[in-house]
This record gives sequence, structure tokens and C-alpha cells, in this order.
Amino acid sequence: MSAHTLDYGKKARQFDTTDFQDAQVKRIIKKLSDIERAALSSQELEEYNNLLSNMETKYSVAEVCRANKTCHPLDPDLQAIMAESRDYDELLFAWKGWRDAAGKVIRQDYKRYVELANKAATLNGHSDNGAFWRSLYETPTFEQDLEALWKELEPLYHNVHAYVRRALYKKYGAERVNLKGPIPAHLLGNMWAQTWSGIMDLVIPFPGATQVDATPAMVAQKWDAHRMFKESEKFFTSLGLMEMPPEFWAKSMLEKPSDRKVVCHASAWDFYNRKDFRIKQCTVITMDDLITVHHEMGHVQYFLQYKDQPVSFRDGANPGFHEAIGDVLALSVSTPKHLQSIGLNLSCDINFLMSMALDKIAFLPFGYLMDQWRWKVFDGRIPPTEYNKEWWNLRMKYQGLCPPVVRTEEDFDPGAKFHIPANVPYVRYFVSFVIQFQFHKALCEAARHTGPLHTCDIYQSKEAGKLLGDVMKLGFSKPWPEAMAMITNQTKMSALPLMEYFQPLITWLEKENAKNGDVLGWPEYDWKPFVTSNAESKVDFLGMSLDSAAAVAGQWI
Ligand SMILES: CC(=O)N[C@@H](CC(=O)O)C(=O)NC[C@H](CC1(C(=O)N[C@@H](Cc2ccc(O)cc2)C(=O)O)CCCC1)C(=O)O
Ligand SMILES: [Zn+2]
Repeated sequence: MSAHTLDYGKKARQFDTTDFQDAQVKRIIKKLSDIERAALSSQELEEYNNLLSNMETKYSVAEVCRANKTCHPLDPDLQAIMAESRDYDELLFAWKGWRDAAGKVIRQDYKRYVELANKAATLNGHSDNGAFWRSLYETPTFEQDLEALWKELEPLYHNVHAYVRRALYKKYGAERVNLKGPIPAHLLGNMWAQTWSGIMDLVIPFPGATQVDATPAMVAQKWDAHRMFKESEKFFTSLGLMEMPPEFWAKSMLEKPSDRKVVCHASAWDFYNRKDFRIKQCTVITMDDLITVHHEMGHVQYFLQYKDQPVSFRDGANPGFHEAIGDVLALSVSTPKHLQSIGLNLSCDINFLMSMALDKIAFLPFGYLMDQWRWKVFDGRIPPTEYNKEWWNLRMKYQGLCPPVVRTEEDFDPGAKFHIPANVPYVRYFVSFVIQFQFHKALCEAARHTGPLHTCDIYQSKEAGKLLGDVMKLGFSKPWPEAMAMITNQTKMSALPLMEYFQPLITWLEKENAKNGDVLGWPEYDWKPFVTSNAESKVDFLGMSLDSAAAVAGQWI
């Protein structure tokens, strides 16, 4: 919140929106009147800002060290271990080490942050900070709508969960994976088990088919970060959308610098001067990061499209819209047909849909539970004494995961996920993962696509681009149901397009899971994986140089 906007905010608070007739003026007054943290006293505001910067700094400098003193940051080291290692104890080393280094250390800061965030929210007329966050959707039935969407999508998730659990059972054995229980949270190919494409090689339905991941082809063809961003820009302009301004290329940071520490978590920035827009990303040459490039470029395209709106309207129709734009284009880019057209060949249908499901379906329960936990923390249903217990209750209830080692209230596992210390709301991603398929279906119809939805590539469709561009130009100037209707001809969030997209895979999974006699869900919810007592020291041993390790091993054997 800039000082300039704050002045307007304070002025706006003097008015009551009923003082004005014009709907747009009312909307601007209402948006400006919530001055968020600026409502705190200067002393409490300083404390709040210090808490936020302390938590973000602790997160960004955290690293995990081995017995032989080599230390690993999250990006790219620990992320690579979580995606590539197939060693149960090495994965545990990274998983537990990260939670000790990044989560545990911010527990006290977080407790105080909650108190001040709630105080700011109440000073702005909300019952608590969670109520303020939900108010951005301007939807009285928001929580019920989300629960209804989850109930429709839960069966898809249970089918993917059961199939993946069987693959992990084959890999890690019955001591570590119970076919009727929750899955240990460190085996899913990602530090938070939020997307599972890291373990595609363990679950691929038809291993014989060609490549499922375009990464090797990108590396073989010597793609670099700039090429990845240029490819993305080409997709946007092929739809008749806007190219990046020179300032973007001059001022963005597209690769991790070698000379200084930066917050590597990718982000897109609007400087609200109609000229300066940037992305900061520690890009690596992988298919995963090509998707992230499109995600960030989607934010910048939205900034560009609404740059002529008044400042109060330079925002997404709702936060989920802003998250969906880039992913909608990535749904087209990811298709085997499109990747072949840019020289990166890809595989058959079920393999392709499986790789998409490992990102899109696996993510849904995580995207939903993150703010369920925070809403309950903000409204007091989860007291500080139960932060971690309730976190794992939600991780079990929605994701069917369990911690690989005992967790206590000495730990603070939610703090090990960027958005928690960074004070960034998360349900926007759950909304995005639902509505991006609604947008995809509508844009594919505009592009006159025929055939299954998952094979649609809207590349070069000016009609599709116009639909999307006209909605982005609105920014936050109209309530999001109106924006939704402009694209999809109806005003609600719906799970149906997502379910239509994945239908061929779900049919295949239901047959496969039935053939394996697999249980859907995790009825043996209190099962625990076997923990080797010396897991930590054994894994440290993994980090030592071989000769000293041999000496240590000699003592054990
Ligand atoms: C100034 C500012 O903050 N700008 C905002 C944008 C804005 O509000 O204008 C911004 O840049 N936010 C950063 C954030 C980064 C990412 C993220 O955090 N993703 C989630 C969830 C997810 C997971 C898989 C997926 O495919 C898509 C999303 C996670 O990684 O958990 C990491 C890479 C992808 C998106 C983002 O771009 O949303
Ligand atoms: Zn985003």
C-alpha cells in the first residue's frame, strides 16, 4: 500500500458508499477504504512489518546441512532431492531437515503475526483476518461453494491417490507404504506433496510409450531461460494478446544470480506506472519450469491488459482469476501436439493425462487445506497449542498423507511452506485450478476445437485471445461473476470442465484400481510407517565421503 494510496484510503474512509450513486465510484471507495495493516498504530505496524520480514528472511536463508558440513538450500538442492531421490532415508533427511530449518524457527513470530493481522482486520471492520481474505471474493456463499466443489472432485483424487499409493508400495515395500493407509508425506516427489509430477517415472501407466517429460529434449536442444520466456511470449501474441515491453526484458531477473542471495520463489511484479512490469524467477531448464514461466507471464499479461484502469481496479476479477491466466495457456502448451510443434516430442494420451493429473488433481486437496488451516487459526478454532496437530489432521483428512516421523508442537510444519511466512493467501490456487478448466473449455469452443478437451491447443486462435483479453482488461472493475459469464456464459465456479478433461484417465484408473483390488481412501488412518531408529545418522552417513562412511559402516555391520 503506497503512501499515496493510503492518503486516498484515509480520505475514502470518511465517506459512506451510500453517498454516491455511480456503481464504479462506490466500488472504488469500498476498495480504497480497506487500508489493511495501515490501520494499526505506528508502533504495532512496525512490529508487524518486522515480523513479516523476519519470517521471510528466515525462510529464504534456511538450509539443511549434512554431517560432512555440506549445506543445501531449498532452491534448487532440496527441491531436486525431493523430486529425484528414490532413497527413503535421503528423502527423510531433506524433508525433516527443511522443517527443522525453516518451519520450527518461525513458530513464535507466527503466533504474534496472527494477533496483529487479526487486529488490523478488525480495525477495518472484519471479524478476523481470514474473513478479510475471503471478502476479496465478494461471495457470501464462498465457503459452501468451495466445499461443494471439493465434494465433486474428491472421488477423482481418491482414484489418483490409490493408484499412486500402489506404485509407492511396489517401490518402498509394505513396511513403508500401507495399501489401506495414508501415504508418508515425503514420498510424493515434492517438499510439500502439493504436486506429484516428480514421481511420474514410478507411476507411468505405459512405460514403453515415448517421453512423458519434455525436459530431456529442452536440455538436448540447449534451451535457456530467455528462450523459455520468448516461447511463452510467442504463445500470448499468437492469441492477439500483448507482447512484453522492453522494460520487462531489461529489468526482469530470469535466472538465479551467482553473486548475491535472492528470494528464489518465482514472482511477477506490477509497478503500477503503466510501464514497468517484471518477473523474478530462478529458472531451471525443465518442463516444470516452462509451465511456471507461463504462469508468471500470465500475471504480467493481466497487468498489461488492465494497466489503463484506475489503480483500485488494477487487480484480478478475483485472486483466482489472476492465478488462472497463465495456467490456461499452459494447458495448451503442455499438449503432445503443441510440444511436438516446438520440437519437444511427447507421449500417448493416458501417460499425458497421468502427468497432468499428478499436478492438477493431486494439488486440489492441498490448495483447499492451506487456508482452511489459516482461516481456523485466524478465527481462533485452532489455538497456538494445536497448530501442528491440526495441520496434520487436515493433511490426513484431505490429502491422505501422514508424517514419516513423529511430529510434536515443538514443530511448526505449516511454516515450512513459503506462503505461510510470506503472508500470501492460498485458496486462490484452488479456485484457479477449478476455473482454469472452465476457461480452457470456453476458449477451446471459441477456437472451434473438436475432439476430447485434453487434446485442445488454442495456439494462434484470435477468437480465444479476444475472449480472454476482454476479461483481463476489466481488471477488478466488475464483480467476478460478470467476468466469468463473459467467458463461460454462466456466473458460477464449476468442477465439470475439469472432470470432462480428465474423464478418459478416471475411467482407466477406476478399472486399474478395481483390477488391483485397491481401497479408495485410507481407512487405516492411524497406521504409521516404520522408522529406522538411526534414520538421521544413517542418512548423515550417506552424506559423508566414502572412506569415512566405510569406516562407520564397519562399526555397524
Ligand atoms: C508481487 C507478487 O507477489 N505477485 C504475485 C502474483 C500476483 O498476485 O500478481 C506472485 O508473483 N506470486 C508468486 C507465486 C509463485 C508461484 C506459487 O507460489 N505457486 C503456488 C501454487 C501453485 C502450484 C503449482 C502451479 O502450477 C501453480 C501455482 C505454490 O508454489 O505453492 C511459484 C511458481 C508458480 C506460482 C505466483 O505466481 O502465484
Ligand atoms: Zn501466480
